[in-house]
Amino acid sequence: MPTLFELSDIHFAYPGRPPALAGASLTVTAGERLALTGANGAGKSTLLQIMVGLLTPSAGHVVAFDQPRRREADFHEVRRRAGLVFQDPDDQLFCPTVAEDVAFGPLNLGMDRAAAEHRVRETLDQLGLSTFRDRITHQLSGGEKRLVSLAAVLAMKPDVLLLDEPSNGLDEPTTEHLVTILDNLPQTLILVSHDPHFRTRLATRTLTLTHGQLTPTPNRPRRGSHEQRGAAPLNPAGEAGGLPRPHHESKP
Ligand SMILES: Nc1ncnc2c1ncn2[C@@H]1O[C@H](COP(=O)(O)OP(=O)(O)OP(=O)(O)O)[C@@H](O)[C@H]1O
Repeated sequence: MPTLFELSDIHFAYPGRPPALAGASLTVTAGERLALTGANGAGKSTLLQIMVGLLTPSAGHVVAFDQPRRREADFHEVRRRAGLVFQDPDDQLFCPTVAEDVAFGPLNLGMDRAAAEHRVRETLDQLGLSTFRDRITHQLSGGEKRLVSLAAVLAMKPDVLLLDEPSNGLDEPTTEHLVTILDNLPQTLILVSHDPHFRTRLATRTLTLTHGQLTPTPNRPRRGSHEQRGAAPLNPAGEAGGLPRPHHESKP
C-alpha cells in the first residue's frame, strides 16, 4: 500500500509556549485507520494542522502524497486530497444554510453550481442528513453541526479524512451513527480521539502523543464490522433527540 503521509522529526512551538511537538514522526499508509490519542494539550490538533499545512513546523520534514511539502503552495494539493474536520464545527461552518456550507468546498474546487448541488444532495443523503439541507447552520445542535462538518469535508471527496475529536459531545446513538458512517467510508482515516471505545470500534492502529513524540499503543481487540453496522438503534428521520439513519445502513 502506498504511503500517504510521512512526517519525520517534527518540532513545533506556539510563540512564547513550550514545544507542542518535539521530534514527532508518523507514517500513514493508504487504507489504514490510524487513531491518535494523548493528554489534553499534548499537541494532537497541532499535528493534524501541520499535516495539511495550516501550521509550519520549525524543524522536521513533511512528505505527503509522495512529495516533500515545505511552502504554502506545496500544501494546496494536500488540502484537496486530505480533508480536515476541525474539533470545533464553528471553525468549519460559516455559511447561512447547510446546503451552502456543504457546497462551499466543491465550488471552491472549481465545480459548477449544478454539479456542486448534485454533490450536496449525494453527500447529505450518504450521511442521512437530507432533511437538514435547508436548515440554518447556526441553529443546529452541536451534534448536528459535527455531522454537517463531516459532510462539508466529504463533499470534496478527499482521499484521506483527518478527524479531530469527531465524537466529542455526541450522545450514544449519534456516536453509533457516526461510527457506522465512518466504518462505511472508503477513505483512509486519521482519528484524534480521547474515547477508547470509539478508537477500538474504528482504528486499525493507535499512536499516543506524549512529550511531543508519538509512540505505538496496543489496540484493544476490534469488534467485527458487521457487528458495528448492526449495533446502532437510531431514531427515524425528523424525530426529536436523534439524527436520521444513513442510507447505507442496510448494507450487509
Ligand atoms: N494558537 C495557539 N496559541 C498558543 N498556544 C496554543 C495555540 N493552540 C494550541 N496551543 C497550545 O499548544 C498545546 C497543544 O495544543 P493542541 O490543541 O494541539 O493539543 P491537543 O492534544 O489537540 O489537545 P486536546 O486534546 O485538549 O484537544 C496546548 O498547550 C495548547 O494550549
